Amino acid sequence: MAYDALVLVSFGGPERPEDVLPFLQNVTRGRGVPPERLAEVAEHYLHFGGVSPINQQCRDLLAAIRADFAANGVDLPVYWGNRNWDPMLADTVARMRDDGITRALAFVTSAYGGYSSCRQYQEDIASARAAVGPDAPLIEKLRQFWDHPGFIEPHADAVRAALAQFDPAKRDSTRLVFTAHSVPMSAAASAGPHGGRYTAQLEEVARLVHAAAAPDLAYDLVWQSRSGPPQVPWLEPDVNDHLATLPEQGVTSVVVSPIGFVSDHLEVVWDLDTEALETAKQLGLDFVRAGTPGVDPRFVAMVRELVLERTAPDGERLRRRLGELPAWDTCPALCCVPPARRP
Ligand SMILES: CC1=C(CCC(=O)O)c2cc3nc(cc4[nH]c(cc5[nH]c(cc1n2)c(C)c5CCC(=O)O)c(CCC(=O)O)c4C)C(CCC(=O)O)=C3C
Ligand SMILES: [Fe+2]
Repeated sequence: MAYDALVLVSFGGPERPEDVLPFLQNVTRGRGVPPERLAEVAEHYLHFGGVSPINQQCRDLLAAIRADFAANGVDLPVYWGNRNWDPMLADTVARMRDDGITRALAFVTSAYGGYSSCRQYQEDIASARAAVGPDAPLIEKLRQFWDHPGFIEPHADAVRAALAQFDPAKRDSTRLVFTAHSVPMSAAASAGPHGGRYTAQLEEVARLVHAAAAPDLAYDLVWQSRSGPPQVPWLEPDVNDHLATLPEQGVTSVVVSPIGFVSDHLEVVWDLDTEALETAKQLGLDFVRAGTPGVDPRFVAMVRELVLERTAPDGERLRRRLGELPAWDTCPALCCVPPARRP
């Protein structure tokens, strides 16, 4: 194999109350997020003792990938580095260099295209390598995996399991609500080489999960966790505003499925399990939040499959895709460039 390591690249999160503000400053540096919004989000983290669940979820995924690699004869060490908090990616890349790694693949914990989901992680990799210097290993990102069965199937099973919690008599008045992180409309417009790729991929995943899990139900795709200054337009409707429109349509019960995410991190356990649940209660809607892939064995195996489709002699044959949107290994140069930075 032409590669000598895999590195898991993720968002990062604080694990002590005193790290919450410095973490939020890392996330929002230069991005015009108002101080009121930061204070509000700090409260969400402090509600959980200042501990974001995301780092432990990465440790669990790391352990599962290592076990899966060992069981399937993939002889690659697996590293982990974050965009915003320890272990920071630049420190990890320095350690990889010290260990003699020269050419690694990167698995990023986001399935989609778009600036925050894809390009920014590639910029993180480039700046970590630049910080380490000329002997930093080469690092190539694995493809976006929104359409891989190892991502779609765990989401679909989670929706089925959530639906099973409702009274079957209410099936006809149950709505499936898929959510993903909102982004500025300008970022949505410039996602992918021709624009619109983040929303198009989410529409495709919503369609695939709906078809696999509950084709008899109506479904919607809405947005959550809006940030940024109020005058900047972001994707809408927000999940809470959307829930408020459902009772008048005769809906009694909702399954909320966060297809935008791979694990139950803070945007899920606060924005959905706390805020959206409260909204649903006030509206008198039955509410169950469907799970995320986490360390589902199919999701863990997907990481190995993404490595093998890229590296095996017959790799092309190994590509498993359920969608119809185009996929590629290496993004074109002007993919997901923020409008302000387009040449
Ligand atoms: C598309 C997208 C994903 C999905 C792709 C992926 O998974 O990467 C994602 C994931 C996440 N976002 C997260 C946390 C935060 N995101 C923020 C702010 C922002 N997110 C944005 C977009 C996204 N974010 C954007 C455009 C901003 C505005 C600032 C900027 O332009 O960058 C802020 C600042 C405060 C605020 O919310 O205003 C926080 C704290 C966590 C960690 C949760 C935990 O700790 O468990 C995760 C996984
Ligand atoms: Fe975010």
